[in-house]
Amino acid sequence: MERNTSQGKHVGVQQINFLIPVQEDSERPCTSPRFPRNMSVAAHTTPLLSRVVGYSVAIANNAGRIIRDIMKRGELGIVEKESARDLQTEADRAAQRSIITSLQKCFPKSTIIGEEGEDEVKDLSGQVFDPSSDSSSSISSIACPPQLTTVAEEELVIWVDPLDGTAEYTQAHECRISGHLGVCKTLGLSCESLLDHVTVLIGIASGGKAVGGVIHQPYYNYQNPGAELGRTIWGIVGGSVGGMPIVAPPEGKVIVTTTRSHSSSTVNDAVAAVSPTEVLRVGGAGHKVMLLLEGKAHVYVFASPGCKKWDTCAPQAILEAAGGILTDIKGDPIPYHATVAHRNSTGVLASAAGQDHQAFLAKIPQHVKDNLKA
Ligand SMILES: Nc1ncnc2c1ncn2[C@@H]1O[C@H](COP(=O)(O)O)[C@@H](OP(=O)(O)O)[C@H]1O
Ligand SMILES: [Mg+2]
Ligand SMILES: [Mg+2]
Ligand SMILES: [Mg+2]
Repeated sequence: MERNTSQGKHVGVQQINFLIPVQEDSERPCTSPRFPRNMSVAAHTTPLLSRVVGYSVAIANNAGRIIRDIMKRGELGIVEKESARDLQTEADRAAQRSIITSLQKCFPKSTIIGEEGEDEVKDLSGQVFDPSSDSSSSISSIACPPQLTTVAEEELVIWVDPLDGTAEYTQAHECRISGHLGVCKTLGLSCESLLDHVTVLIGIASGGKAVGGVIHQPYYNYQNPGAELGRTIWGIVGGSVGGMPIVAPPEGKVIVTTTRSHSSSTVNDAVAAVSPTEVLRVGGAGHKVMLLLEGKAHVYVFASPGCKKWDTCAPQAILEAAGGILTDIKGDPIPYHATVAHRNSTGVLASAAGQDHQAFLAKIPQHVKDNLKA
């Protein structure tokens, strides 16, 4: 379950020991003398958390390229994990390899926990991505509040979901290989609109709290042929948010977003209880929180033990940085310590900035809350 390097450690979901040699500082791409080349000359004077978020932007962008390349090649290498509703593809594996090895080189004293199994991360040759080669972020613009400026590298727990929305990723692929052009006959959607549900999530926790995060959406802009694909949203709680405009959802409506591929009667009871005017059933925890950020939904309701810490850490940090709230379905905070259970067994409830989170919580039926045990 747990892999220790000489300083940091990486925890995965499978119990396989494996070691990555920790490189000397001079060999680490993010601390080499030429770094930061494009990001910001202020990197070494800016707070560690801003640097972790900034490098995570570049590392997530690179993971997005890996995800698109694998879909383009068309060999998804799908395996079932705990059930037929819990899949892993070569894109999940390759993106995780790249993200974890790159983060580990930059921040070897932090704990890094990835969704996918460590046996899939054995071959590390050529996996390290140098974040200084990505000129899209400026670390100096990532504001960190005073209380987080002294956080040390060894205190950080980094939760990595290399591909959130795997169900939608695999369904989009099936739709493509069945030769459905435009709207897929089986799904009633275009393959590309399903790929829009896919995100890469890198969440940073300190003291058991989600404090920073990055959500990269690799297929954003798919409607505009020729335009550059992808966008990356980042945030630090109490600091700043960037990568997309934050928009308030419309007044006089209650637009609820929830799962499209992991429903249950409890999930549906909770959605109905908040009296939605509209329900958006979409894939991915990252994508659903983006709907809250861009004013397309008021609340994300998921009364199920299906989500894990890597699904919620990054979205929670960005949402809270933007003024929203994410808790479990009972209103309790979700803890993100290195030793915490990975499963969010008491569900997820997230509301956009300016919404009455307590009022939504009060509407969740008691039998739904009782069904979800810690
Ligand atoms: N019943 C379940 N079993 C397994 N994973 C679940 C699940 N319910 C939710 N999840 C996970 O939670 C994330 C969001 O789910 P959803 O899209 O249904 O809202 C997905 O992450 P991954 O795609 O990274 O695995 C999904 O796998
Ligand atoms: Mg998964
Ligand atoms: Mg996920
Ligand atoms: Mg995933």
